[in-house]
Amino acid sequence: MFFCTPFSHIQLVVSYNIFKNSHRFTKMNWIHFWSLALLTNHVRSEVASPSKECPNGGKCTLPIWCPAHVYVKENEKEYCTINNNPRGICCNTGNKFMPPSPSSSARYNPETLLDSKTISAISRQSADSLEELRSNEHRLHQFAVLSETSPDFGLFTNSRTFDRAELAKVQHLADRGRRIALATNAFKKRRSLSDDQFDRESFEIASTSLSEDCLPEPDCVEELAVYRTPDGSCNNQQHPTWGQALTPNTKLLLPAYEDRVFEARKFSVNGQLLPSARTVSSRLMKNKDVFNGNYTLLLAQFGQFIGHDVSQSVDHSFRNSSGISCCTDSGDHWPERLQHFACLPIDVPPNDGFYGRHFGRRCMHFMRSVFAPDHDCRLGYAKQLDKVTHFVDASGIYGSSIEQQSDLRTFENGKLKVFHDFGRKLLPLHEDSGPCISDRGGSACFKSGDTRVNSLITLTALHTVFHREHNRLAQALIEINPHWTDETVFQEARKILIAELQTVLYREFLPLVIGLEAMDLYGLRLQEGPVYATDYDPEIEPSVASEFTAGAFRFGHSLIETTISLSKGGRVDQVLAFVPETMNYPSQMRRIDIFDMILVALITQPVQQVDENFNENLQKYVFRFGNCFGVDLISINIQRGRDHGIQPYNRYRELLGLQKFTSFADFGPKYAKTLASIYSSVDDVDLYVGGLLEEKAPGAIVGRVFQHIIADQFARLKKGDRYFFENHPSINPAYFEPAQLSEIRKTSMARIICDNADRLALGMVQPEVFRVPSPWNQPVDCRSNIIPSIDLSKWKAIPTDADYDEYDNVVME
Ligand code: HEM
Ligand SMILES: [Ca+2]
Repeated sequence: MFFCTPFSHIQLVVSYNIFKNSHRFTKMNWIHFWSLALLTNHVRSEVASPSKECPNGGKCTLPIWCPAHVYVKENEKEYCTINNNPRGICCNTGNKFMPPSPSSSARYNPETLLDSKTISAISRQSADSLEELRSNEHRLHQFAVLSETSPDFGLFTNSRTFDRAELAKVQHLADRGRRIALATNAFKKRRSLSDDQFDRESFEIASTSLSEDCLPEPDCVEELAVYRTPDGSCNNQQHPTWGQALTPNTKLLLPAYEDRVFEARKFSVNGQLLPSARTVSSRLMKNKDVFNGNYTLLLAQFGQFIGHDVSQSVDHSFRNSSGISCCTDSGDHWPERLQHFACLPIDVPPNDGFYGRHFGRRCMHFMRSVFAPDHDCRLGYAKQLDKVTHFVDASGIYGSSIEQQSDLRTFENGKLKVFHDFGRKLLPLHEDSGPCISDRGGSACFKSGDTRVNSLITLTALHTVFHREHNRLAQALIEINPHWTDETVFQEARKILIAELQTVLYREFLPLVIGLEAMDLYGLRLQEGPVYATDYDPEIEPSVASEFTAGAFRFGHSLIETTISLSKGGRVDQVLAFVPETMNYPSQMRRIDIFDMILVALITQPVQQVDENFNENLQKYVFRFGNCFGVDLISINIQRGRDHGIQPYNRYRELLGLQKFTSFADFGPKYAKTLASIYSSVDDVDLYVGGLLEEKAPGAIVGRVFQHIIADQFARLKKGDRYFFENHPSINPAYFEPAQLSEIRKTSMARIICDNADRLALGMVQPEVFRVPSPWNQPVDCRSNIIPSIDLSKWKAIPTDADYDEYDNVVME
């Protein structure tokens, strides 16, 4: 027990937790734009003919796939119908989100102005600027190192790279991204480009010396492309870096960077400073637990697992991997000259009810995400690096590089390494305790495909489920095909596991989050039986958007209940305050019955509503571990949005073809007054904030704006993934046979949990595990066949080339 004096009520909170614990266009450029426009072709064919839909030409697309329309005057927009939904827009505008210029003579075309003199000048300037930043960083290394016992270090751990070689790779790419951003800035200044000119134009650098900083092209070897590559490269044959690990997040709208190039959003549309992210969080968000009685905590846990599969932003760090502190130890701002260039600390007002008044803090640590060079070799605004493969490919289990994958494999019988803990198979242990807090005996620190595996014990449990599922599949496959090599077993088991994950995501999880209407509007439903899908489109850019990962998909933080009741034989055995007491401290996984008990809690405890109410722990104690206070995750989310240059909420209403809000009252009477006292304009409200306050869309647990951003993302991740499990053999080299497809479609999260639990404290599950048990969803015995299993005998022997011809005869819908 520790004391957080002199603040007695805090002490109460702390001891309460312990008590509980002790019981137990470019840039989403025109290619992207047209690709998305093309994507809707098949949707369109189901509705009226194109000419009827868009009399003046153009394609009828969902508004989010036609970002340029936000620049078209309202009375000039043409709306059309998609899938019987009057939400479509006739799209005939293109480059860089912008409508075509009224006359070509008015066009400013600086591309031709990129002469060698300009190039060498901006190249030198950016190299010098980076050098200066580096030497400044070097100086800070003397004193601005994050203390390893601070909550801020816990936050840093979430994005940290532990492997030295990998760190060098990340830093190398981050440097390239930064140099291009600096060169862009230098160019914009040198040419005195207005913001509009900058936004409209495209500055090719492929044939210049600056191209050294462009994204390296992967080496795609067709023979090796039978299965997905570990890093997601070569998925798209024309654009082999699309979706690859260590490539940038895309943007749905031109970013709201203060300088249009890379500076975080800082000012209101009225020119004043935006309210501090902490002010927004503390004044608007409430510590209240409002439950959604229909869905289980697994919805949140699976959501986080998927979020991690597709995205991991990386905070800047020192070269040697230690963390950079953006506030002094006592919680003040550094004087400007001592602040790291990538620090974006959050102001804590003196009257802040928690951090301010009780702990005297005025500064909340926040480090910006590193940039990555873009796919197209051009000058342009900065995009943030995504460290993992963008595709939904179980990278959380297998890693996002060949090195990581090899490190996780046994190379025997296709299995992944495990840690045998007195007869129970857990995730393998990490070589050192780096990613974990390990100041107690019996501690454990696990290794998986994702470095965040230890961050939350329920997440560790879900990783363990899928990890065991891989080995279960591998075991079954080798029994059916004893002659298969380790490599074949590994790849086939991985392929099945990814298919299962995609099935659970698109069939069970997404409909509950975004509702069936959006599933249909975006063509997200899976096929049934032995039928192949037909919607792969190589022009679709799958990359994860900043708006998704630093905004909409963090809706999950509002779902979280931070205490879980562990029951045995129907009785509560222990109450686990899993946030923040088990963050980066997963040692309890070693308790014999805890894995099952966590799974039971996940499939029985309800989630909370997505709204302005957050569990208190998430706003005060994240990564606290032994400290009196932790991180406010909500402030961090808001600041992350500004860091990534995400536009304010209202711009996304516009993008989606919804009415823009004209006053705070449009958010509803409940929020209008508070919002007006925080923001100076309705056009300033951050995407994350507006999205949470929104009225829920019919059948969805999120509002319209989040619903569309999430639907768009999963549509692009499905239709832009050549290896998506249900793609036809003519598209997908790792296709399934029709009979295998039918089996895959029997997948359920319930069966996956049943098959991989220890079956010590879990013997029954309800068929729909994302919904709470009910008379219509009654728990059944895992041993019964009520919850179907996949018949792996359909995997006997690999199909040969001769079999291939047969697929042409398979009926395609
Ligand atoms: C108690 C549970 C959770 C905790 C403590 C937690 C904590 C965090 C933290 C510390 C970050 C990094 C924040 C930053 O530096 O910007 C983060 C990012 C994120 N979280 Fe959560 N999270 C939780 C649950 C969830 C859930 C349920 C979801 C979704 C359903 C989710 C989705 C995300 C996403 C998409 C990101 C961004 C990842 C990236 O691109 O780097 N999280 N979370
Ligand atoms: Ca992935």
